[in-house]
Amino acid sequence: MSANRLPVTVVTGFLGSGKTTLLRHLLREGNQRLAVVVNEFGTVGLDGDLLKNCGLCPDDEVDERIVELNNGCLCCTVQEDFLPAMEALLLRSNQLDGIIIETSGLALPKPLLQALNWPAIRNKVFINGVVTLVDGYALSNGSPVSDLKSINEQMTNDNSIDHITPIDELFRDQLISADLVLVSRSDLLSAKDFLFVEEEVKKRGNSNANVLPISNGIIEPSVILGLCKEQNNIYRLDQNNQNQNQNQNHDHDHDHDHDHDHVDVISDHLRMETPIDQDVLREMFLRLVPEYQILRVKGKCWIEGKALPLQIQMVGPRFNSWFEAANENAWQPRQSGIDIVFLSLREGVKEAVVNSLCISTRIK
Ligand SMILES: Nc1nc2c(ncn2[C@@H]2O[C@H](COP(=O)(O)OP(=O)(O)OP(=O)(O)O)[C@@H](O)[C@H]2O)c(=O)[nH]1
Repeated sequence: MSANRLPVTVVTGFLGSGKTTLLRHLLREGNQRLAVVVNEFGTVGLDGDLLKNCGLCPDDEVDERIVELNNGCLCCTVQEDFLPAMEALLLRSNQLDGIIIETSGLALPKPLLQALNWPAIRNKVFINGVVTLVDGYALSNGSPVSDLKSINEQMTNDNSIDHITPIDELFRDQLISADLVLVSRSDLLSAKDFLFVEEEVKKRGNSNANVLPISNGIIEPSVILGLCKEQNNIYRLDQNNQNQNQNQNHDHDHDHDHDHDHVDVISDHLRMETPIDQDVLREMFLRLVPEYQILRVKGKCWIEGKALPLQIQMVGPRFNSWFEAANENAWQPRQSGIDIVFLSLREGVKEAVVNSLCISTRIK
């Protein structure tokens, strides 16, 4: 699939919510050439060092691929720091599969997302999704953060932050902007606690975003990074699922209460010749996301009368699409059709898509 735009994944969440732990896992297990932009302040250099030491890439590439922005809050220094750093990374975009931005929990997600729409970079990237880490243990005890005192101190003592936003409001913004919410420290939660946290997250944020438990940053990387490579990526995922199931069975022998800290992800693909209406397509996916807990969709649609296929990238409720040429050897329908891969938590996505497309064709 020749998606030339580079996927940019924003990882946000408060101090200690598990962002760096997740990133280390993605860098090690993601099997992608990733660059990371880390926003550090307070703990200068700490996260960057942790990432640099995780064996991600050859030593001579580390400094180019892990970019630390230490001059303050990312959303307050978009023009001076963030955009030049992104432009520099994009100069070598043909050597990368994606960029991850780890924001400080005090940064507001929206200005950052708007910055990705800046003319100098907007045609070179797309927002692959906003992933918000929530400290499940803290939230189950009634607070979005475990160490409220030190966060408040950081906020009032750091002159580089232009905005003073109460923690609850920042938390709400992080959740509203999220396409996927990961509840960290799920290893420390009972099933009942997790349900409480999930409900709380849905109540405060975007109720269509999926909420997944995560322990020590471990998650199938495609759920976060997308199905980046060609479609045979899904077979790797199937294999992982099998391993995961085996581990799960093994875990069950030991501990019946902790099966909520990992999830089974279903992957499948659909290739079909069918008339496609762009608006119907978008509506259909947005409807199916909460129904089938769809985590990701990636693929192409050929629409009658359009010279180029429509590239589709979805993470939870975020629907990205643009017209762009496909690989020469990519499958192509005679007239119009769809070719997608997807990840979900519930079975039946394929049948639901086929039904919806057939119904919309009949109605027309
Ligand atoms: N038990 C448990 N500990 C976790 C989990 N995720 C992260 N931790 C621990 O929590 C601490 C903070 O995790 P980080 O990944 O550094 O959190 P962060 O969001 O990057 O924090 P800052 O960089 O300070 O903003 C570390 O000691 C992690 O080992 C988890 O799922 N379970």
